Amino acid sequence: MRPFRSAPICPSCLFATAIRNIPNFVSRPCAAQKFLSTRATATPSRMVLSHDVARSSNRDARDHSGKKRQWKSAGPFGGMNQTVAPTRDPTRSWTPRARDGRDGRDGRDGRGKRDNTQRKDEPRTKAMKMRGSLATIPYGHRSRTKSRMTEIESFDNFELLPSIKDALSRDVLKDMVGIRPTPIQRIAVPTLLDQKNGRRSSRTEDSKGRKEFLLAAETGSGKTLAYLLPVVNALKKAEAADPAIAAYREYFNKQMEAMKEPGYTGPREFDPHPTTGRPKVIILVPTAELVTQVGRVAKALSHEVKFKASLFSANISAKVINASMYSPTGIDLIIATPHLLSSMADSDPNILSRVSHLVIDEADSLFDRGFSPITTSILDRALPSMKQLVLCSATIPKRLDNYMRSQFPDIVRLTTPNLHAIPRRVILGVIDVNKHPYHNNKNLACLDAIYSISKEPGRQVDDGELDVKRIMVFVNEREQTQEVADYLVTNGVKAIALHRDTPEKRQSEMLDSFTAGVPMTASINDKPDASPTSPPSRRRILPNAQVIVATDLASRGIDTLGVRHVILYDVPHTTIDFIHRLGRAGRMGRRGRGIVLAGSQDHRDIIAEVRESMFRGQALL
Ligand SMILES: Nc1ncnc2c1ncn2[C@@H]1O[C@H](COP(=O)(O)OP(=O)(O)OP(=O)(O)O)[C@@H](O)[C@H]1O
Repeated sequence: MRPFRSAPICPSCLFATAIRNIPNFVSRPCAAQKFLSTRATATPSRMVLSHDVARSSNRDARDHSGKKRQWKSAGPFGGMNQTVAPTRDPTRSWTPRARDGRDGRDGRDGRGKRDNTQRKDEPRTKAMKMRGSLATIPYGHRSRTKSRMTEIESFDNFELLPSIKDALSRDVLKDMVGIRPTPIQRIAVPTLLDQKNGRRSSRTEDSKGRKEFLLAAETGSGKTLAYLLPVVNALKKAEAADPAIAAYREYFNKQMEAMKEPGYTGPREFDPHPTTGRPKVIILVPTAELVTQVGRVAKALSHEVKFKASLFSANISAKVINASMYSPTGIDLIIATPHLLSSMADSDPNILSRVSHLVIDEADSLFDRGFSPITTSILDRALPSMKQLVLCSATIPKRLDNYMRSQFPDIVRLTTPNLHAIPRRVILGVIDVNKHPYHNNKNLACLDAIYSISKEPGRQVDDGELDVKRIMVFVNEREQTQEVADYLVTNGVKAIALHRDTPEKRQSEMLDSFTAGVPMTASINDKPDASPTSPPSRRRILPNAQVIVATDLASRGIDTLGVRHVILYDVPHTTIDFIHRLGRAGRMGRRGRGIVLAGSQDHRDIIAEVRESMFRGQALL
């Protein structure tokens, strides 16, 4: 209210102030009030997490027990046509939406007493709220989700084709014993397959029979398989039922037989397959690294399940892309970056004419301002033939949530209990860069952190060998990546900057070692490779550490199973970045450690609150 005192007050404000104590009086803010109130509150970042991801916008939606949901109607006639008085149940301490925006708690118990646990929560979220970067998720929904998840114990409970189940254990999750579906897989796979124990909503299909789904779950929780398995299942089922493909198979077999005849003089080439240049499944991801990563999983499935998957990104030559798109043997599934696919669709609109399944992975990035026009243009062109649209992300910003509510009001929201929380087995430490011996030298603090990580006891290895620690360092600006990497290399650390200009070979070599879940060893005599731009190393050599310096976008979604340590060189701008950066460690229930370098300019209150939320295992706001 402070701005009102110092600013000029218009007559309407005075009027409102004088009579605001009259019960039920509602005044509309005048222009001056509106202006001052927008000035007084911090402008929220455009990357603000949604606090209501699990809530569907479908007005006919039903809750998990099948009852039609009650919707509160605002407006002058909102109270009409109600059969139950809209009074609060005094025995309930939880309300569907929080008045204070916190976890659905109204702050008082059934007898009207203030809840002490909530009072303890208050300071926890203050700085995060001031920044407007994180919000809460209804915890009531999470517990219901949990109970539904316990029904599914193994991949055998999914109504997947036997070949897909075989491929899972033989190729995709090989070398893993006793694998069980993860929470998001337990929720999403049956629902996308339209299984009986999947989540159903009364109005999930539109008039064209299209279904829309949102898969939202914490980082490293197996979202890729959660959408890939049902999509490939649908692809194979549709293929089996497609008369054009059956006719082609018959023609192909006949032609093969004819060509084996000794006196055959006819054509030696085959007619193109019905799917040539017209794939049925498209998976969009924001970066070339993710194309490779998701492509690896799809290819592993394709050997056993028999479908043709192709990868399109800037790292792959146009010749190879054209050859696989127009291969006479056809194409089933494409994993691509939006820019590349869009430019291909511009030159050949038929590419998007047969798409039945479109998956938009890292949906918050792909619907953010940079990508949004391209992503939506692909979406619009694929809509006529589309049967399933799947949006997938570990973080749902309010902007994406609002977009979904307006464009896909019937989207089925599949969320896990730990959405927007940092994996529980990740701990966060802080280094005060202001203090001795760093004196605000972040490079020195970062180097020191890497040295102390390298000294931590590692796995048992042979004589003459060292257990290698793979460390990710995150900076806020792209330009800093090379600068920090050069400093580390100069000081004897094997480091590489991950950005657009990094030589592709070096980048993929380093990424491969970070994404491998198996332990890495190095010889005691190993020396770090100097990057071409960096001066030669002149100090101690650190053979048992490998470092990638990256920004958030470069590392999004990368499955860095081998990483246990993440250094946040800069305090992330938003809690969304906190989630993605710390999410590179502690994947699939592994242990992980984050270290924040807190300088004089950084918001320590945010760091403290993130640590507190992590300690409590709660979602960030
Ligand atoms: N049921 C399972 N059991 C064990 N490991 C699994 C299972 N499902 C997937 N994985 C493995 O877990 C790792 C993480 O999976 P994935 O990359 O799909 O996570 P994600 O949820 O997409 O993460 P992010 O949000 O960071 O992109 C992968 O290496 C994958 O092979």
